[in-house]
Amino acid sequence: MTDILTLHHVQKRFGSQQVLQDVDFSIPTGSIFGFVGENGAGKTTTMRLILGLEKIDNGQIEVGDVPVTFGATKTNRITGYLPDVPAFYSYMTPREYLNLCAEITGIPNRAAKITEMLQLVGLPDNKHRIRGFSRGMKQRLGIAQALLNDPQLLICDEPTSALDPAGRNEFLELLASLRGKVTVLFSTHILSDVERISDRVGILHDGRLQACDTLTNLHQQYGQSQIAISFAAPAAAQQCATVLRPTFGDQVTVTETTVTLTYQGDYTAAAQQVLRALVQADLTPTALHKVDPTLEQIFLAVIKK
Ligand SMILES: Nc1ncnc2c1ncn2[C@@H]1O[C@H](COP(=O)(O)OP(=O)(O)OP(=O)(O)O)[C@@H](O)[C@H]1O
Repeated sequence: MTDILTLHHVQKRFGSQQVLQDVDFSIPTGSIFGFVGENGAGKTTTMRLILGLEKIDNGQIEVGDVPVTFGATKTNRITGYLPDVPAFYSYMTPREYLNLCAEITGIPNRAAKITEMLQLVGLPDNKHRIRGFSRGMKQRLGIAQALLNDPQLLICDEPTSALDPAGRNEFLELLASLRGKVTVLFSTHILSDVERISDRVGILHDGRLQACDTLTNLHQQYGQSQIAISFAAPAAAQQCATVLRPTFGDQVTVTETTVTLTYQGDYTAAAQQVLRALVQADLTPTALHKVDPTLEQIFLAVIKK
């Protein structure tokens, strides 16, 4: 099996609101999939459909080649879920809490499995109660819980949004460490998190997955090629823009001391044109560099389409 999860033309409506028009994508086994979209785009709804927590109006979802059915938990045996706001019994220690979860779900060899999970997520195995945990620690406990049943697919709904930069960093490293062992689908608004760890990115907009590909392919398809030229003073930047505009027109913009040029085609050809123009105008930049498109630019380009 190459794809652990497939959505076939999924539609979902709440009352008169058609939230998902036609969502159609699959996730290769073992990869990390970043799921992005504006507020209300339908990311949580999609995840809840995958978990069988909402009824699909039309279309089909398969997890591990098994169709998901509303209310049934067959596919959830191979799926782990970290909701956006995980709830815990805060008076328990992490071991007590995981033990309770493992007991409810009938996990064999509980004690050893819990030790393994606590080590994996880097939580102390001591008498400290969950109530004293930071948000980052709680998210890691949530992952330990979601991984208890050795799922093949792990679904995380905005797992980093409440974390500070250090907590986010640790959490992303934890997710990245699962690559190849568990397929991860995570939603987020933090596009730099997606750029950091995702193998593939899906952009949900207007009820459809408008783009779904590797970051490299998305860069090629949607990314604008840019060159940034910096100067010591704003006047030199303005002068540079003036000499570049006859060739590059309104693709030249100036912010303070930096000129940004958007070009089509080959970087070398564009950079050589810029350098020749600078030499002719006797302008010396403090820096000139190729700007790689960010996922934010790609996201904006995709949702404007
Ligand atoms: N049970 C429900 N009943 C009615 N409307 C709902 C229900 N669940 C979600 N919606 C609506 O569906 C739309 C999509 O919501 P959803 O939570 O899936 O979006 P999202 O992409 O996860 O948003 P966010 O990034 O803000 O979490 C929203 O307009 C929401 O109000």
